[in-house]
Amino acid sequence: MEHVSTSQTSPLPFLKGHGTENDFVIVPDPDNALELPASTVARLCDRRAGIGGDGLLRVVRSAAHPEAEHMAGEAEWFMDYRNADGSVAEMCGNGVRVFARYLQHAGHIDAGDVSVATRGGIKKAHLAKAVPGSGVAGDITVSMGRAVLPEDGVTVSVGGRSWPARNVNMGNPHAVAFVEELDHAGDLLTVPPFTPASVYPDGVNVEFVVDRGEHHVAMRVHERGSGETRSCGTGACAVAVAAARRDGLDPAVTGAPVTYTVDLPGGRLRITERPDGEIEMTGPAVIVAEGMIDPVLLETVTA
Ligand SMILES: N[C@@H](CCC[C@H](N)C(=O)O)C(=O)O
Repeated sequence: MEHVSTSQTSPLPFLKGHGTENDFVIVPDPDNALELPASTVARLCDRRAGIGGDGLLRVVRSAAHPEAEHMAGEAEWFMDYRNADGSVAEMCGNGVRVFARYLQHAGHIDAGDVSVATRGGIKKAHLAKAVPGSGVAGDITVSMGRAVLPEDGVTVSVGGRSWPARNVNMGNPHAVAFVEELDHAGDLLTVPPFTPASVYPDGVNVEFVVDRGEHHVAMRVHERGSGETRSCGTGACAVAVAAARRDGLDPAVTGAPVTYTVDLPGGRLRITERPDGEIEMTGPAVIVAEGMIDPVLLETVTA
């Protein structure tokens, strides 16, 4: 027998936003009052039966969330990020830009600097001012932290083809494969590429990359918990670092920052790695809609 329960009896406000078309359902929940089990998140992110999104950003005051209260002194707001299947991930780079844009949209902050608490630690974002009269919001730059590059050799396989890949951790796991053509990974990445479970016991985001010019690459991504998406911020950072190392560039050695332009199906990101290892990601973020969620969508169904 099915049991239906919900603590939410009235319509719940939400917004929809995207960063280079990596799109998110945004749920303001400043007091951490909502229960959002994985099945509910998956229903909200469903593109046919729900609102639709690659993931969900719950906006919670850090002080009100047990995973973030230790960051409350530095970052007022906690980004509770979930993938489209409801799973929790450590970090979402495009999510931080969209989260910062939401804070500005809601009047919590102005253009300038803001710190956002995430499961991957505090991320600092800078919201550039819009060019007067342009009607276009300024880009947002996020300090993404350092990449970790374990030395283990990884192979990525999809549709009968295999490629060697670089293992890069940006707070969350990535496998970066350089390919000859982006469509060699298939028309649509409908199933996760095969990767070694011994290296990625919790799953992995897989990037396929081609060169477009000097310090300029293009990529596709299959995201853990979301499928093929039109952009992935942490993925673009992983790709830029893997491309730099492949090109013999390491800012920690040369003492000079290096910037890669990364084209994704949903837009363009600029990724700079500094000599201290810090990686900065710059790109757009927009809020496109606001509305109310029917409480029926928030019901938890248990057998
Ligand atoms: N799209 C995100 C990454 C989201 C998390 C990822 N799917 C994971 O499970 O690690 C980004 O912009 O970084």
